[in-house]
Amino acid sequence: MPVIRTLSKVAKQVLLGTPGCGCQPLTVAARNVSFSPRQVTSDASFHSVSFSETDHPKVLITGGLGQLGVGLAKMLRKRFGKNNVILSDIRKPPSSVFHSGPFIYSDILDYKNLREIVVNNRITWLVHYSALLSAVGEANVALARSVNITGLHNILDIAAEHGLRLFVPSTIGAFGPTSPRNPTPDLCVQRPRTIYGVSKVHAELMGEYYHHRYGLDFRCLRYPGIISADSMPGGGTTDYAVQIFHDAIKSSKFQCNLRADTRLPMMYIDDCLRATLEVMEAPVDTLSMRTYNINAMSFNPEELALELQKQMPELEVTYDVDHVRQAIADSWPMNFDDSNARKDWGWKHDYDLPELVQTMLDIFAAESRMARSH
Ligand SMILES: NC(=O)C1=CN([C@@H]2O[C@H](COP(=O)(O)OP(=O)(O)OC[C@H]3O[C@@H](n4cnc5c(N)ncnc54)[C@H](O)[C@@H]3O)[C@@H](O)[C@H]2O)C=CC1
Ligand SMILES: CC(=O)[C@H](N)C(=O)O
Repeated sequence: MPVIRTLSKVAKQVLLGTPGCGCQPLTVAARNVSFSPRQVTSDASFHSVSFSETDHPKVLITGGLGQLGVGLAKMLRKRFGKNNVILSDIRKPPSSVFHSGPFIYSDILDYKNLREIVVNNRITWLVHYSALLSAVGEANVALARSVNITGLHNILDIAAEHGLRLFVPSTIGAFGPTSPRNPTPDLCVQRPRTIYGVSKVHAELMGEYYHHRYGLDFRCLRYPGIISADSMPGGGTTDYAVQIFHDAIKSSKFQCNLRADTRLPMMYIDDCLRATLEVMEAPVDTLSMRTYNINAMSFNPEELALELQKQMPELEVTYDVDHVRQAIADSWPMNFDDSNARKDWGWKHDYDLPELVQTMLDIFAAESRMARSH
């Protein structure tokens, strides 16, 4: 149901006395009144599960089979217990993932199915990872619009109706050519030129609106490009920084699709996932905002190649620029100002460029030793 139409109905459906969000004390008068953003049955409050009723949060991760979801599930399962974290996606999970903990099919465009999963599993935290990334989004704007915008509306409504704590990642891609690029602060002009960026600005604003309007416990981090060894990126502009490791190990040759001097903010996956857990666990009074930049390092392809060549002098890097990706990268931040995250909830990264490269190479070396021993 379109959100605007729903909201006008909602304005008439004030459910006095039903807490808007079971997770947090409400801080402004408007939030003491709960609105249901969709038309819901009169017993809908029955489904609201207060976080304090459970020992651990019960977490659902959407789009969980992408670059980030499996690692997040592993980390959250260690902390909250295997059965308290459900991975979901529309793709078929590899058997290692299927056997490592609960997995469920969920298409975020299917509102009823999502609601059923949340209710039947008494979900209290929702981590919304489903999305089409920047380069893939430009290749399929209609699908990106549907998944990244319509899908988000479903997620917001379900999270608000069921009193969930909701995490939605945003990205350096939520900024554009008219934003300050070096560094980019939390609050500045945001006029991205990709459907991905537009959908992420929309997500930031809608999440913050639902927070102020309905008391939704919305939390959002703008991730830099994420680098991981055991999961492949899903069609972004920063993918080169993962691909270079695979190609370096396989053939000692790498053809980069961005110019050598294209500087972008980047982060190792362990820092990204830890930041996600930290902001989800942050006491509400430490959050002066609901959307934060986080950062770790900033480099260009030439600098990454030089760091790799310290350990692999035989690595040859050539450049064959993809004009779509280059135009996107040229409109994105070069450096990210994450001082608010550091000040408010103590964000601190562990990995700079040398540690990142060493860690990635160590993981690949361990994998190849294991493969040889089998
Ligand atoms: N990987 C990165 O460098 C960054 C990622 N992010 C954000 O983090 C989140 C996760 O990113 P990745 O794991 O890298 O993305 P990915 O592209 O690797 O995975 C996205 C997943 O969403 C799933 N999906 C697509 N349509 C769906 C639908 N209708 N219903 C349910 N699932 C659907 C896909 O099957 C895929 O497994 C995304 O929202 C992305 O925007 C933000 C900044 C950087
Ligand atoms: C930075 C991102 O959001 C993503 N990796 C992309 O390049 O699209």
